[in-house]
Parts: sequence; structure tokens; C-alpha cells
Amino acid sequence: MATTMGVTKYLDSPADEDAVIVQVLKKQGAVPFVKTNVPQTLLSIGCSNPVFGKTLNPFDPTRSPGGSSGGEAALIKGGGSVLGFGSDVGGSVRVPAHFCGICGFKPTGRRISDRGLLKGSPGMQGVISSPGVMARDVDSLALGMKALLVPDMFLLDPQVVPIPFRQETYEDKKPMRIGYFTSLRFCPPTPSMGRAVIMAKEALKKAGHTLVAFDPPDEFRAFIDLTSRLITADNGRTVSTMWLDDEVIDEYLEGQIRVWTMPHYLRKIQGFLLKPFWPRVARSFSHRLIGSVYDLWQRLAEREKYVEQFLDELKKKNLDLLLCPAFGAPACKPEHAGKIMAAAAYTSLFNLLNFPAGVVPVTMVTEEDDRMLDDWRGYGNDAFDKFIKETTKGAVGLPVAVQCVGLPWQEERCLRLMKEVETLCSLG
Ligand SMILES: CCCCCC/C=C\CCCCCCCC(=O)NCCO
Repeated sequence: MATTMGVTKYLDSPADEDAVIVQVLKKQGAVPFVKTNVPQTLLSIGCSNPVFGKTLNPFDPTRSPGGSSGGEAALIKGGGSVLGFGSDVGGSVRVPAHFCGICGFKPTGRRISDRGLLKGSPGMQGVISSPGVMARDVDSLALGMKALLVPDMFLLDPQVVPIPFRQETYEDKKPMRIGYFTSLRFCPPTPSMGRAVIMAKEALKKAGHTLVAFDPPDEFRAFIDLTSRLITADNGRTVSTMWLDDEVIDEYLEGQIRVWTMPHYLRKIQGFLLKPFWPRVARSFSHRLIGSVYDLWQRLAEREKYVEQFLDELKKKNLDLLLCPAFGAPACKPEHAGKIMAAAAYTSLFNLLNFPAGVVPVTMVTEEDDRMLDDWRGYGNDAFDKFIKETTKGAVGLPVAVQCVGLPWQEERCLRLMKEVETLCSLG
């Protein structure tokens, strides 16, 4: 069956052979039986395209299942599949898992093979994509990882780091030292999202773990100067030529593509006009585009420094695990997916850093969360905040996850924290 990414030009071109992860799983008896829906190009947190249409959230059909792997998350939540796979370069496994109330995990890039998988932005540097796993519980995620981390995969794709699954680390019972934050200044989360972290933090503390407040360094540098610039370094040319050339663009993707492909001078004008009223939005739009190879190398070098700075901050506090919000809000309406991208700062941060990260559902949006939203101003009640507020109003009953994060190559330790959170706070 062809992988289309929701564009017609790939409808009749199935791959000649299975991707490495599919080959490895089939050899162990797995039966891949369905491909699920994604947004056109994959570079979205929504899930609709003009070929297969729009996937709906299993909790509320007026809302999105998230994206890009939204079809998979909705299917798993509905009991239609036990294990699913997606790729994640900004949250595509974790965001839909959070929106649909299941578990999702993105390993360090190159722990799992991506050979044979189609990528939304092939060649993109600095914000690291990785295939990830989705399931209804953490043990199933661990089982999926264990099934992949075998000699077969290391042989089929010698580019992955050949570390088998370390079961003893996953099952370790020693108390953990865990850093936590409830909010990013760049995009403060809606009330339920911060409350979920406090809930998980208190439960972990009660269970004997040590919780330490942690402040991610230099957020604006991470999200605007690095993530945003690196993701749009080609000024949207890959998506517009490789995917959207001669295609009907999905109605929910149009606005996002317009911003990604906007010429630099228009961005500057927009930024100048918006600055007095909405400085964050202005800065997000008007950042300088990457204009040369020299410029790209400078940004990549700056990213390396940022990773080192982040690691140093963790080291100062003797931390190798983090607990934080899964996203800036619960499941959004499909029409808001391209407008609340700032809320993906919580997930994209760990693609920039290339740390393993996963989400676990711990609570649901309450009437009280919904009332508190009335006074919520986010960063400063700017356009991003208004869309987040509008889309979150009335979200009572929707699932809310927290995110657990580990150091590079420490997938098993990260999964262990996820398992502990699931055991202590599970929604059942
Ligand atoms: C508006 C400024 C926001 C800056 C902060 C967040 C920056 C970028 C987030 C980008 C998220 C893009 C969606 C990626 C979805 C994904 O992971 N796709 C997988 C492709 O393989």
C-alpha cells in the first residue's frame, strides 16, 4: 500500500520493500494490518488531508485527535490496534497520544531505524526526527521498543546505535531524582496541563522519589532562534515543491504553509507592525530566515551550544530525568491546529535537544480547569494565547497527559519514569 502523506501524487506508488522496522517486527510474527491517517506533509499537529479527509477525536468529534500520527492514536484509543508507530520531529507521536488519552514515546534519534520511512522534511538539520511508538499502556511501549532493539535491526540498518533493550533499567526499583517544570515562559500552558504535572509530581514524591524544580534555560533562543528557524530554514521549499506542488492544500494547513513560505520582507513588515501589541507573535514571525550555508552552520553550532548548556543545567542539579507538560493545551479543534503551534514548544524542545521523551495520560480536564481558563492570559493575551484559549474552552472531560524526559540513549530510564507515573496516577 502506498504511503501518501495525504497528497494525491503518491497514491499509486507503493514502496518496493518494507521499512526496516516493519521487516524486524514481521520477522517476530507481527501482523501490520492498517495504515492510519495523517495531515498532509506530516508537519502539523492536526490530522486531515484532501485524500482521506479528517480524523476525529475519540473523546469529542468536534476536536482533533492531534497529529501528525492522529489516525493511529484514535485507532489505539478505540481498541482497534495494540501498537502503532509514527515519526516525531516536533511532537507527532506525543501530541496525538496526549490528545487521545494513550501513551506515546519518542526515542533519541537513531536508536530506532528510520530507513524506508517517508519523511516530511528530508534533509532537515538540527531538529531531530525519530520514529516512535504508541500504545494504551507503558508496558506495551516497552515491549515495542524491546521487539525493535534486536540484532536484526542492527544488521538491516547499521546506522542505528546497537544497544539492545535494557530490561533491568526499565524494571529498576531504586528511588529516582527527577527535575520538573509546570510551565514554559514562552507558552504558559492552560490550567489542566500545569495541574497534571503538579499531580504527578506530588504522587512521585509520596512514593519516595526526589523532585527538584528545574528551569529550562534561554527559552526564546530555543524556540525562535533555533527550532523555528531550523524547521523553516528552507523557507518552506521542501513542503511546497516535494509535497504540495500541483496539489489541493488542506484547508487547515493553508495558513501554516503561508507563514512558512512567506518572503522575508513580508515577515519583517508583519513583525514591525505587530511588535507594539504582540511582541511574542512579532518575534516568532519576523525572525531572520537562514540565508546561506554559513548561516545554517552558525545555527547548528549554536544548537550544539544550547544542548551543552541544557545538559550543564541538569548536571548542576544532578538530574537525568524531567517531568513537564505534554503540550500547551488539551485536544484542540481541527481549525486551530495550525494556529496553536507555540503550544508544541513542550514537545519540540526535546527534538531540538534530541532527548528521549514520552507522554502518559494522568487526568482529565475538569469544570474547575474550564472556569480557571476564563482568567488565563498565557504569555500576554496575544493572538497565540487567544487561539489556545478559544480552542480549550469547553474541553471538560478530555484527557491530559504529562511528559517524561530522559538523557540521550537513556530510553529505558525514561520509560521507567513513565511506568511509575502511570502506576501512581493512571486514569484506568
Ligand atoms: C510560532 C512559533 C512557535 C515556535 C515553537 C515551536 C516550534 C516548532 C514546532 C513545530 C512543530 C511542527 C509539527 C511537527 C509535527 C511532527 O512531529 N511531524 C513529524 C514529521 O516526521
